[in-house]
Amino acid sequence: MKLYSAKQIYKADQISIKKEEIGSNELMERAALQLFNWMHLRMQGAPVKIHLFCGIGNNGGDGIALARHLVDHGYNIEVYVINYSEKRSKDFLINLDRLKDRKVWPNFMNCDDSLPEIGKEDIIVDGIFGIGLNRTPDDWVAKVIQHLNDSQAFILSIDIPSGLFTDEGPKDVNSIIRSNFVLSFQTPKLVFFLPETGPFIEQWEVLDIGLDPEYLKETETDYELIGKNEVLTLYKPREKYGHKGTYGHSLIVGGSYGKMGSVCLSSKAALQAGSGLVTSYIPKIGYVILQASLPEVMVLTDVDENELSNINFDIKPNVVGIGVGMGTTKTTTTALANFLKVIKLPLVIDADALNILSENKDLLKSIPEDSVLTPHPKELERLIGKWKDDFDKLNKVKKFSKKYKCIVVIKGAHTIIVHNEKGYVNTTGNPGMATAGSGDVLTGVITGLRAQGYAALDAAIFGVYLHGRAGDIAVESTGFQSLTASHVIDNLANAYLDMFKLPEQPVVEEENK
Ligand SMILES: NC(=O)C1=CN([C@@H]2O[C@H](COP(=O)(O)OP(=O)(O)OC[C@H]3O[C@@H](n4cnc5c(N)ncnc54)[C@H](OP(=O)(O)O)[C@@H]3O)[C@@H](O)[C@H]2O)[C@@H](O)CC1
Ligand SMILES: [K+]
Repeated sequence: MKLYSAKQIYKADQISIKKEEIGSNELMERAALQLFNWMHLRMQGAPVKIHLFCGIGNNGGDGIALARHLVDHGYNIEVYVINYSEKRSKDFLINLDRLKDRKVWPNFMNCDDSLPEIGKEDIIVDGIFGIGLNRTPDDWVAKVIQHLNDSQAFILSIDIPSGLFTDEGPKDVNSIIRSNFVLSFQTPKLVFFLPETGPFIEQWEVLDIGLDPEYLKETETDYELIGKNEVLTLYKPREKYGHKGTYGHSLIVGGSYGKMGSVCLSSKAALQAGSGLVTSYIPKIGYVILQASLPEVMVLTDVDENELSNINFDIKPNVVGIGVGMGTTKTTTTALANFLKVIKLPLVIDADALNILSENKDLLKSIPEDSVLTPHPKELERLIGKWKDDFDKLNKVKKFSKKYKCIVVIKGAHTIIVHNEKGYVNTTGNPGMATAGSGDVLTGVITGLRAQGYAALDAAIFGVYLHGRAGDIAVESTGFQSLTASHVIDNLANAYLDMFKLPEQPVVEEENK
């Protein structure tokens, strides 16, 4: 699913109005009706108090139009207009008049007005600012927003939580609504998924207001949301006459004294992801551990007992996953540097290999083209330096990806895969996966997919999705706290199977004949 920018949404809005030969207020009416239907379906006329807080632009106009539908259906409403500017939009005014026709008089709130009382059991509709926010709200508006946040009432935001910018980072977190539910028009917004702004949104849903499908289809976006539909197009079915050689050979390089488990996890994950063959390359100390734990995996050992000192092999893998558990000693740093000088194969680079690269930035230029790097936030910071906000981070990673011709997987609650100018936002995974070895499993999955012939970007996108989905299936039986990396591996099979499951259909009772 594409994530459109505010500029693109406004353009879609203009094109739709022109093509359909409708007025902008008709589009607002569509939006308001969608909002109303959503609420009405769930509330079924319940007498609970609904406070609608509206700005003076089109987001406020949506709120005012929604208020009219609510009052027409007998809901118990109170409307407030936050007068933060003199420039009321045309459609806001049209809808204000329509509301007044019903004898509903909003409370116009200015900077000195006292704040209304809101009960815990009430509902707040947040229509103060939409995607038109272009500067930090004034202090008194921030105070109103804080008052709503503090009320403990359920907050339903129209389009986007008020105070959140659509395409840039927040400047003042005190002026942002904490939404329980956002009804977002036509597209979710990128900020719903970023670490700094995501916490302002508990749940979201898209309302289709019928913006021009042709424009939406043709328009390229900087970000895409990755769900089942997107990965199904990447999936490579197995051929009947394929053999284990058809599905590639993964080499997992890593490990050091006391950290062999990470290599076991990565190697097993590569197998479970479908790699035809898997070999682990480890210091001698891990030989028995690997052989005893993973009978399907072949093992090659370094000349050194406890650490990698010379990464040298005479097999022909298709891809190398490198870095897990390997430490950052001087000997291993030299081994990695020498390896990068000669290796031409695509790499999946993780953990200590990333830390070594961060400490020795001149090695970055030796990374083979189309390699996949999988840093967690701290590793990323070591690689690209500190960032001002999430948007600054994304721009820095885009530059990095272009410069070193690689794919960067920014791990997080919503992992984002960056390739050149574009980002792919994952939707699977859960907080239980913030656990030891989870990253090692991801490295193995991406390596295993790469071995099977998935292009680097596809392997990264599909791998991140599968890994998260496996975690989501696992957590249903383990709970967040007890989820381990091994559970994720054990559920990779279920994650594959789940891709082809149809969504559950509601049970329809047969009518009595
Ligand atoms: N496009 C679509 O598909 C459809 C969109 N619809 C709805 O329209 C919404 C966008 O509406 P919008 O453009 O009128 O902007 P909105 O967010 O209401 O802000 C109002 C104005 O406030 C101003 N302003 C900004 N920051 C400020 C600040 N800190 N403090 C004070 N003032 C500030 C700024 O004007 P300025 O003062 O800069 O001239 C801005 O224009 C969208 O979210 C959706 O709900 C639907 O109706 C149907 C179809
Ligand atoms: K809003």
